[in-house]
Amino acid sequence: MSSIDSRTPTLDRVAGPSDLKGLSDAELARLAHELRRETIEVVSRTGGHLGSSLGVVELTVAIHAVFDTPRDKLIWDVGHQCYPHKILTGRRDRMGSLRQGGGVSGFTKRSESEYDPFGAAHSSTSISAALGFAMGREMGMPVGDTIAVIGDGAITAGMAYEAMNHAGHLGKRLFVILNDNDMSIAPPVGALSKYLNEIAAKGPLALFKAAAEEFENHLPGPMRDGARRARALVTGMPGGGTLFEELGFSYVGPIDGHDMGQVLATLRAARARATGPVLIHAVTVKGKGFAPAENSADKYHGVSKFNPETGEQAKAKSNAPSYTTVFGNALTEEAARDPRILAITAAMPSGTGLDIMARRFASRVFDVGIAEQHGVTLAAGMAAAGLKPVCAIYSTFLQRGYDQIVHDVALQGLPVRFAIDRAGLVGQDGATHAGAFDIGFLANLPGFTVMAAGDEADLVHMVATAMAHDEGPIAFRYPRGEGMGVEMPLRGEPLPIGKGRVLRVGSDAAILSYGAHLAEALAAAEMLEAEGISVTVADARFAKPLDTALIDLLVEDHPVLVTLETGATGGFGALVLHHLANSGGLEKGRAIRTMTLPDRFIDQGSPAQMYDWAGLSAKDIAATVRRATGRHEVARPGLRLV
Ligand SMILES: Cc1ncc(C[n+]2csc(CCOP(=O)(O)OP(=O)(O)O)c2C)c(N)n1
Ligand SMILES: CC(=O)[C@@H](O)[C@H](O)COP(=O)(O)O
Ligand SMILES: [Mg+2]
Repeated sequence: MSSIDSRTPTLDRVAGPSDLKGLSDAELARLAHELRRETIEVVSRTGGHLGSSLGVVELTVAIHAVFDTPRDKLIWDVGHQCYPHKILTGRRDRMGSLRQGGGVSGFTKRSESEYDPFGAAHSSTSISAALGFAMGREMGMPVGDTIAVIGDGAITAGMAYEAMNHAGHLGKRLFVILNDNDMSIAPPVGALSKYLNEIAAKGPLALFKAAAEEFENHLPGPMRDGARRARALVTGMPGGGTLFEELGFSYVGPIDGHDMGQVLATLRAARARATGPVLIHAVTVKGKGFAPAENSADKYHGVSKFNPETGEQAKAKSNAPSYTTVFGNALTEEAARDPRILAITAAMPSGTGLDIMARRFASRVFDVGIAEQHGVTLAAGMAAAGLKPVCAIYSTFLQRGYDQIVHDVALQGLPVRFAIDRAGLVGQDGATHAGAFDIGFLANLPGFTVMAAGDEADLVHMVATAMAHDEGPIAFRYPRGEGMGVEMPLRGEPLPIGKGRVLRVGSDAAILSYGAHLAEALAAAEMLEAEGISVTVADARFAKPLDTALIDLLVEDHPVLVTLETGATGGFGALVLHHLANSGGLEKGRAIRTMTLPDRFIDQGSPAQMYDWAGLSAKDIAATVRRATGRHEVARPGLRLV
């Protein structure tokens, strides 16, 4: 685009961060304005995490202008706010493919750019990673400064404090920018959030442990006064200072994260003077500069495509309720019947559907912040006290709480209920958010009952099953997105533990499906039927305890058995094989195949695309059955039989 008629003349002059070095402060402010506009335009066409990106536009420009990336390592926590950073770091032309198959990732990603020194998407890792880079620098590696940008939501996680505890102790030069927009995905909760609000309300206050270095003399006017006030305050205050000071950081702030002058001056001063770890507290607005975002309750955290003038988002046509909504409603019904039922979310009330229960039983739903580990052990404590806690956590984030699941729940045989949303491939968030591992990591735990919903009606029954099950921990998984449109039960009925169901009967092969790919199994059976291959389709419902009687029957009655799951190897299929190996079932001369996610991470795309790449679409299932039966490829005009 020519810079004469362009709406983004300053941005057009920037091919990479080095071009920012030649811009005046006024030009940098103009650049931020254009970058914001460009971010809105891009996301209006692709959808994505808009609000967080708009909140860090000035910070992004200032960091790249003041620091020397990529030698200096800039690490975005979660990485969902990195779109302006991607635009400035050589990916502008490809932003139209953001979060699409084969396109630019919605998060920072090492393989994508040297300006993404550390990949992210799960929160609260940035300070640890930045400290690791700082240690690399100390050991002579080609690393300059390290800068972690972490949100007020992400800094609620224990990992952030583990990292600050260590960094404060080591005292190495390291920059942490706390991007405090007083929002997580939902409004933030907890004592820490209140504490940050209190500091922010105090106005400019630069409190530098490195005051001896005359740090404040290098700060912008209001900050300098604040620093002096702060020092005067501290001398009369035993121990004095912010929580961050107590952890060994120099604290600067709060600064206005949208005032380019203030941000630039603060970063320049910090870069010039800091000797140890520094935390810069920037107060920002999520969705800044786009009225529909600023005015909406969720600040446009994650949006579909939208009209850039009005902010109106495209609505996908829906044929059935989402699994999340079905879960939220079913749990609320159960909660109405049993006052001992409590629910826990780790900062995802709407994503998990617990907002539905919270509307009716606010005092029985707990948002613990981004603290999956605490959430799991909290539930264990509640269960030990005789309550019925439900941990509603996405499959991918439950990985954070694994030792807690093993040590605090399974080992102690406590009846915690795990509602595992986003099972399987999730689409545009890509590999970081895939729910790939939960079947394997839960079903190998003694005493756990592990279920997967074949459709949304089954999910209602699984909620009832879990609530009725007091004998030990129990989990049920279900995917992102809408259900199959099946008839819904009026009320959930507890299922017989460890029993599957048969949905259609054939004779040439059996597909034993675990979870919501049941529809694909049925579609594959239809395709095969049309070719004269008659297929039984069964829904295992349980990975643990396995329905061994059903498995034995399927093996007895069919020359071919194919297991199917939307999880990694080492899950349901492995458990079926384990059973058959030990019961002699493998010696019956049957062809047995396991269909799982492949042993590689699958990048973002539509869920259908991703399952296609994973080899788990209906046509892949049909092909697997066909090959196992020895009927090979179906003849089509122009295609040789193979
Ligand atoms: C371990 C983990 N749990 C949950 C999430 C989901 N999640 C993504 S962003 C986010 C909120 C982050 O808030 P904040 O750090 O304040 O950033 P903001 O969106 O406000 O810019 C949450 C809960 C996650 N990415 N990782
Ligand atoms: C960045 C992040 O982790 C969340 O915002 C996530 O993208 C939400 O995913 P869902 O849209 O599936 O709730
Ligand atoms: Mg925030």
